[in-house]
Amino acid sequence: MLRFPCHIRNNQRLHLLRRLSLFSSNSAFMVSKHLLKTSPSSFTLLPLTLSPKHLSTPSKRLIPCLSSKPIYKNRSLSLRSNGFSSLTYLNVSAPAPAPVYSEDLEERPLDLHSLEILKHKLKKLGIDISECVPGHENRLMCPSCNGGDSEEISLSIFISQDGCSASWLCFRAKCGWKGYTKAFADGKSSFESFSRINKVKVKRQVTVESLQLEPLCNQLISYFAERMISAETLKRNAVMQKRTCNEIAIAFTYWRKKDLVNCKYRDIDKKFWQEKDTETIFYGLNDIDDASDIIIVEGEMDKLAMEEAGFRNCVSVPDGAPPSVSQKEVPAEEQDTKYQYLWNCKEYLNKASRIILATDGDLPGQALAEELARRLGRERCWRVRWPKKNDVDYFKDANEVLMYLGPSVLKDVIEDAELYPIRGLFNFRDFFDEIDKYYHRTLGYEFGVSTGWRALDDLYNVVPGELTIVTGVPNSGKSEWIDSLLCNLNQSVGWKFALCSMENKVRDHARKLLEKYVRRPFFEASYGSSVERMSVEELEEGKKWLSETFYLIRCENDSLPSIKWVLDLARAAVLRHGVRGLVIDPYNELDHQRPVNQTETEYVSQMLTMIKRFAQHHSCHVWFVAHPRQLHHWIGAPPNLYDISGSAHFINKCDNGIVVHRNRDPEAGPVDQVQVCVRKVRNKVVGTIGDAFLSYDRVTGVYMDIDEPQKKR
Ligand SMILES: Nc1ncnc2c1ncn2[C@@H]1O[C@H](COP(=O)(O)OP(=O)(O)OP(=O)(O)O)[C@@H](O)[C@H]1O
Repeated sequence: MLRFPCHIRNNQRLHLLRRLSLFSSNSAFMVSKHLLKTSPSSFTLLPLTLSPKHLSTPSKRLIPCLSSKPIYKNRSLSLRSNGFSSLTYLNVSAPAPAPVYSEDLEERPLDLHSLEILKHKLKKLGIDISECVPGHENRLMCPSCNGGDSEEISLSIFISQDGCSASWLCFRAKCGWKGYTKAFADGKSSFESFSRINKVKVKRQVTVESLQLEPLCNQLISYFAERMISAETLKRNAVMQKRTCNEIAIAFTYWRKKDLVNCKYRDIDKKFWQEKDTETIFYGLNDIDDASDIIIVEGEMDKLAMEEAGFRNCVSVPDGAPPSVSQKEVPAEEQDTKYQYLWNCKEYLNKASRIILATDGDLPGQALAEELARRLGRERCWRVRWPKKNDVDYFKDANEVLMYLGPSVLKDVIEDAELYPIRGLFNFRDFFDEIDKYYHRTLGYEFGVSTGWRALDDLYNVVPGELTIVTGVPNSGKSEWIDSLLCNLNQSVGWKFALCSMENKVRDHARKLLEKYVRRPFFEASYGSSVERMSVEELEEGKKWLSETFYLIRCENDSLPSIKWVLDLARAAVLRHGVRGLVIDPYNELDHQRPVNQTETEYVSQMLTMIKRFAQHHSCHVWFVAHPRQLHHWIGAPPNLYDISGSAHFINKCDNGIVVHRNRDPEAGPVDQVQVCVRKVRNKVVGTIGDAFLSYDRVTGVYMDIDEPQKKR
């Protein structure tokens, strides 16, 4: 049925009707679905092809060819005015009728003062007409329904050519908000407040008789039998039929106590429609009265299937599943239009201590389960796992399981329901896959990567995602040792690294790394002893290696980098270049501005948490160099990890703690000997505390096992 804005005068209506009847003969169904609603005050024009069934309900059968294309948010569309959606928009090939609003209105000049007042009035209703064009149909987001799940731009608004009045209508069947106002209306203007407009509509009372429902015929009983639903179950659930012309549709009756509340129809082609203006409630509501365990399914057939498996305490949602989980907060009860059935049935649900969500296994089914769980409370929800159909697919819903595997398997599925996951609350079971891979060592690096020095193999191995704090007195060789370690790791497992080494000039750092790689001094200088300096060819090869292996994080001005800045760039290096390790050297060269009320201890704790999160999230090992505080009475022994300046959190929070120390007293032992003190290893699988001794080759900066002869690359 077609409905016109009530402000259109009768002669205009007739004018419009003439044009529409012309138009409808060509394209009776090419109008938006909102135009199918009935209204006692409206003129009606029934397409001859409509059956009585179409009159009783906003049938989905009509909708596909009528529904408008989604229009995306924040677009105000000005469409040619023809009283309903523009022809261009609907892609109709029939000739466009002339504008339906009468000429005298169209010819009145725009009154800017009236338009301003109108704009102000409409703004109060949430309608912003600043971009609308008078004399045309405009589309806006409906402030009443916000375009529903699809966020369709569904409010059609027409502002008269003179800017003195506006009428609007939301095309969405579930909203249908309409109104009319004038800039200078008297006290009885049709201008209504938003809250009044949003008020709950009076629901239609229906009975079996008024809907002309009949007992199921044998043909339909056989249809259900094929789906393993017995006549007894059909009878108990008052499944009926309705005749419309030559068709018979299944009628699923929705009851609350003894009252018929709604009726949903399904034809043989699996098309659904339901009685309009009725209350939406769960299907099978009476069956969960006083039940402490409730099963919720996604369709009436599944509810009936559950009964065949022995579960009467089951209800079906009335409206199917949403395409995806909404990103928005759960709306307030009265605004939660799509899930009104939950609120309408809340006294039944409140009593339940366990709610099993047995929605379909597809994505909309899962989205429905999530939307239900969000509203019902995840803590009392359970979910089912539908059995496998073959190696790839799963059975979709209760009725499929009943048909193909039988009632006892369906019963098992429900009995094996598992707790609905709550974000942040886990069971080891959730990790069994990963635990198995860990056991079979298929995750990779379960024992860490060897440092390349035998002396350290039992003490320290490098695990992706861990944080190693490296300390030692100044000049002990911390940076040199880390660089040497990176070279070893690159050579053994091909890892790449991000370097944030604030104390090194780029060219110096390149020199040190190249010397380790080429194993020759960069210069011909005294430190090079008699070893020949690297050739130009070796330099070139080394440069290629440098550029393929390292990414530099450096502040291009003189400012100190903050830890967040460093980690953001490191993240980019992980994502863009696949780096597996990050060196931050040293802590005291970072910008440590902190809020006045934060202690250094709190600051260090927070900073280390950020670094660890980065490491874990990106499976990237982080070496973080921190200096010990000033040791006033230092007698040459390796410092302690608790001596690190700033906070005890360095040792508390790290996964591994290493002190690099070297002997500087020739009388106490060889001066090229370096002591790598492993002071903390959190993961016993990859190491333990203890000391390893390496020798340092001053010419190339390479560290070696003591008994190892000078290696050639
Ligand atoms: N075992 C060693 N024997 C002789 N010289 C060494 C030894 N280890 C490191 N060096 C030298 O000490 C200097 C400083 O090394 P490195 O920069 O690695 O020390 P560091 O502990 O990081 O120093 P800082 O704390 O000042 O940053 C380098 O010139 C390096 O060649």
